[in-house]
Amino acid sequence: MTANSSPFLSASSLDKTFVLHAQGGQQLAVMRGLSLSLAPGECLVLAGRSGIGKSTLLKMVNGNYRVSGGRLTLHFDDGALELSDLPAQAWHRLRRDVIGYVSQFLRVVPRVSAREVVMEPLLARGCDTHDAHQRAETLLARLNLPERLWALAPGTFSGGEQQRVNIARGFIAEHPLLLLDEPTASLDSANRDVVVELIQEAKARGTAMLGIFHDEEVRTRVADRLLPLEGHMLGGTEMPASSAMPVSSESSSATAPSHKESLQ
Ligand SMILES: Nc1ncnc2c1ncn2[C@@H]1O[C@H](COP(=O)(O)OP(=O)(O)OP(=O)(O)O)[C@@H](O)[C@H]1O
Repeated sequence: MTANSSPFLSASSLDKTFVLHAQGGQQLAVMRGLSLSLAPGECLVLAGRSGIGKSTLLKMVNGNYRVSGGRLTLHFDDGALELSDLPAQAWHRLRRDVIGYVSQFLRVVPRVSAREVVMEPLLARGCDTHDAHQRAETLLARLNLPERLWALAPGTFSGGEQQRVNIARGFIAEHPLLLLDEPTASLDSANRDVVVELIQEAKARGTAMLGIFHDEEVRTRVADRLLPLEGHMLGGTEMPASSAMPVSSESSSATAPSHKESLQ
């Protein structure tokens, strides 16, 4: 962890309000005045009750949701990139080269094999096919996905098998920023250990990570700091992982909107 190094990602006074166009334009304010700073090689874990806005924050950083107010900035050696102003066409390159996202669920494409799903982020960057093939197989083997499944489309895989394909796909391209949305949710303890190792290796090569982990043991092993979203919305500050509040006892107060919108 590089607590004193300059941030790779920062947010200041971030707001998010959803406008539910299909429900008479009702507004749902989710986030107010959130600030954070994430350094290279650091894993910042989002904490807070269900529905507080953890996934929403990851989706704003990934460009799936628009920022309603405040600043969300990536810092490079040669300057800063303001994500809230980014034109749609810039996101494609950013996701290819800078931001990796490991969601809980795999988006399955019919007839595309598990191996190809994992290779795709490397091929999109123009990486040699043989090299991408080998790296995909190495990761799938590490994540204990049986070899007989590698050439099959993951649509029929179990939840844990699909999640491991998703994790391999998320880690293969070694993006400098990784967003992890409950990557261990459907895994057994042996595979959770592999994911913890992958996260620790990514940290060691300088990857900045923003994650959601409901599994307390995993969270303790990977988090450098916790960011409790409630505190931030009240103007609180980030906490070191050692003084973390457990979030496993979250109350479920989320009310899922009946019509979610694509780019909100
Ligand atoms: N596309 C959307 N349109 C409208 N409201 C949304 C949308 N996405 C999320 N929300 C709302 O924003 C709030 C925060 O949701 P989010 O999924 O970020 O919570 P969370 O903290 O990740 O919850 P959990 O721990 O249960 O996954 C919820 O009230 C949810 O209904």
